[in-house]
Amino acid sequence: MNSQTQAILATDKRIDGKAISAQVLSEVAEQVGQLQAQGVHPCLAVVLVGDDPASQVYVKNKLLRAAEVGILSVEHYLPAQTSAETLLSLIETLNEDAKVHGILVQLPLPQGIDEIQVLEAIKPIKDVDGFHSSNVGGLSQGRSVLQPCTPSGCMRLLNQVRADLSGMHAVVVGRSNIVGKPMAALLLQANCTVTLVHSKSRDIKSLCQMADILVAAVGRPEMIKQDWLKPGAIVIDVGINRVEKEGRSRLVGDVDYADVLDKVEAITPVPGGVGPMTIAMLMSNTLAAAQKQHKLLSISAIDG
Ligand SMILES: Nc1nc2c(c(=O)[nH]1)N[C@@H](CN(C=O)c1ccc(C(=O)N[C@@H](CCC(=O)O)C(=O)O)cc1)CN2
Repeated sequence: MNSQTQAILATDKRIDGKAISAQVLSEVAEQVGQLQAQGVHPCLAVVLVGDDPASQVYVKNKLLRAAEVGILSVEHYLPAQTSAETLLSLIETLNEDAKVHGILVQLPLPQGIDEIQVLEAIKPIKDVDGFHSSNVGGLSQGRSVLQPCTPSGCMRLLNQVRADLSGMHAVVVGRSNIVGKPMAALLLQANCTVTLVHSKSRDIKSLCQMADILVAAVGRPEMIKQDWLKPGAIVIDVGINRVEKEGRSRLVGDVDYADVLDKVEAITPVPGGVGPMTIAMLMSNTLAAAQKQHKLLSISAIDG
């Protein structure tokens, strides 16, 4: 196979998260315009505690995307020494501010602040990350709630490859609250047979070999190799790992992209796969939150 053919094949198999996220953002921008015409200006509050450099980049990108689609934003930067009480009191103020439709607290929080307590303080209707237990529970019951952005972005990417995932065996590697567990719930809702694999699972490689769909979210650079996969598997790589290679720092996923490419039907690259979808789905959730809050206000106005 010459390098040109290889490049064409690679393009065919690559699930282009950048392009698909641009599509999502353009749909969001159009609907934001419709809401603005009704006098509603969707607004996202972003809270960043501490000075983690990666979090600063993610927050900056979230604010940029919001501006691009016409979503207003308010930023709250708090020092790493901020007490839980101060953070909770800020969330309470944002909960009560009718002009704010979505609240996002960037994770991870500095050590010493109880993440769950903070996430539970956000009003579920403004919880655009979908991390509140009421939204988590609703998701597992198949109710229409705000869903975590990375897993819902992965579903959008999967649906780009197959509109109907019914009956497919999906293996999710990693059981975090923000990716693995909600991902499993969404795949189940799409009628997949779901296996959730974690650090205590036995013979992880054999479990992965059964996957029609493999979602890797473990944070282990290039752990998944060609011999872990069934031929024709669809691979979604959530891992974002910075590694030193040949004297240069670069990002790689949990899947060894070059190694598995020949064997898969489709695969997300890192970077440019799941990452951009996370931010696009955040914009989509902020729009949905604003639409719902506007609808509830209109109903309560009618009811007097
Ligand atoms: N409150 C939240 N905190 C965190 C979330 C989240 O969804 N909500 N997810 C991650 C970080 N994250 C968004 O916050 C995020 C991570 C990565 C990307 C991204 O676009 N990655 C690029 C590569 C970026 C790079 O060069 O470093 C890619 O994969 O192409 C977007 C958002 C944890 N915290």
